[in-house]
Amino acid sequence: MNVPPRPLLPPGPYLLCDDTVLPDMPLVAKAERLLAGGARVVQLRMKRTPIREALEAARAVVALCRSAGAVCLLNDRVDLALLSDAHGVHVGDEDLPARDARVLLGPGRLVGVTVRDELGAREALEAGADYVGVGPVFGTTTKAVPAPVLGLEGLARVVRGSPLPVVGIGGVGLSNVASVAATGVHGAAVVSDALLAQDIAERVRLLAGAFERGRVGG
Ligand SMILES: Cc1ncc(COP(=O)(O)OP(=O)(O)O)c(N)n1
Ligand SMILES: Cc1nc(C(=O)O)sc1CCOP(=O)(O)O
Ligand SMILES: [Mg+2]
Repeated sequence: MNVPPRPLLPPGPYLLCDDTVLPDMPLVAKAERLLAGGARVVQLRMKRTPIREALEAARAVVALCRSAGAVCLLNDRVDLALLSDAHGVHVGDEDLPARDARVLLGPGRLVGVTVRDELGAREALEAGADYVGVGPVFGTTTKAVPAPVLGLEGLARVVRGSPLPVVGIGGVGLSNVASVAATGVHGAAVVSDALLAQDIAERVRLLAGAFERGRVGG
């Protein structure tokens, strides 16, 4: 039987459609704005949404992303990813282990894993991950992260030692995304800087331009 090829994770800004930041705006409205700005990767992060509403949101956001040609990943929830036909998941220490997420998702979907250093990135590869989320790059108020801030030097060190593409996360925004890109990361994950902008779509466009200018060799 032919297995459909696993989607590739597009490089550049990686936008989170999150229910903890700007909680009064529906997730679908956030996704529409992110996609209107040209987002190519959207992670749906639902920490407060009741499960049935979360499934409905996942189906709607995945459909929007697919129509726009964007990759959609579900934060934490392998079950929702499968039910909504998402492109994959992003899991961390409090979620299913990456190896088990891979078993459930099969070879045709993406698995991203949060790690804190190069050793974590090597373990993620062994577990079947496609990319690693590495942070916190800078201080963030979006989440209390149980790990020290890496800074650009720390991020660059992980990028050099990681066998998997690295997505930097934590405090990334328009003021620093070019310097994050210059470390050689594959992607830069952004939550509050995009969702709290006056014009979310325009912010996504600006983030993409700044990432491109900062890229190594770009
Ligand atoms: C791209 C990316 N990197 C890291 C994280 C953090 O995931 P996790 O550690 O599971 O924490 P929560 O997001 O679940 O609070 C991420 N979501 N995305
Ligand atoms: C969800 C998350 N995980 C992080 C990690 O370092 O693992 S930092 C973070 C929040 C990032 O939000 P913002 O872009 O608003 O700073
Ligand atoms: Mg998680």
